Amino acid sequence: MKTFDSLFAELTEKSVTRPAGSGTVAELDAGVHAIGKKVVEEAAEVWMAAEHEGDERTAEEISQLLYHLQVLMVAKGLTLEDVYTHL
Ligand SMILES: N=c1c2ncn([C@@H]3O[C@H](COP(=O)(O)OP(=O)(O)OP(=O)(O)O)[C@@H](O)[C@H]3O)c2ncn1[C@@H]1O[C@H](COP(=O)(O)O)[C@@H](O)[C@H]1O
Repeated sequence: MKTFDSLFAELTEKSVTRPAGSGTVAELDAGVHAIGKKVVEEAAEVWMAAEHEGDERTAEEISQLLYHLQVLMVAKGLTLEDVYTHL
C-alpha cells in the first residue's frame, strides 16, 4: 500500500523525470497559485464529505487533499523533513 512518504518520493521523481501524461507534472506547470486553489477545493470537499457523506468517501477526499498538499510541497521545494519538524 502506498504511504505518505512513498507518494512524496514518487511525486518528487516525476517532477524531475517529467513523464508524459503525468497529472502531477501538469499541476506543477500550472504553478503555486493553481495548486493552492486545488488544496482549498479539496479541503472543502473533505469537510463536506465528513459532514454529509460516508467514511469511505471522506477517506477518498482526504487522500486527494494529501496528494495536492504534496504537489504544493514539491512546487515549493519543501521536503518531508521541513514539515515533520513542525509536527
Ligand atoms: N493520489 C493521486 C491523486 N489524488 C488526486 N489526484 C488528482 O486530483 C484530481 C481530483 O481532483 P478533482 O476534485 O478536480 O477531481 P474530481 O473528478 O472532481 O474528483 P472528486 O473530488 O469528485 O472525487 C484527480 O482527478 C487527479 O487528477 C491525484 N493524482 C495522482 N495521484 C497519484 O499520484 C501519482 C502520480 O500521478 P501522475 O502524476 O498523474 O502520474 C500516482 O501514484 C497517482 O495515483
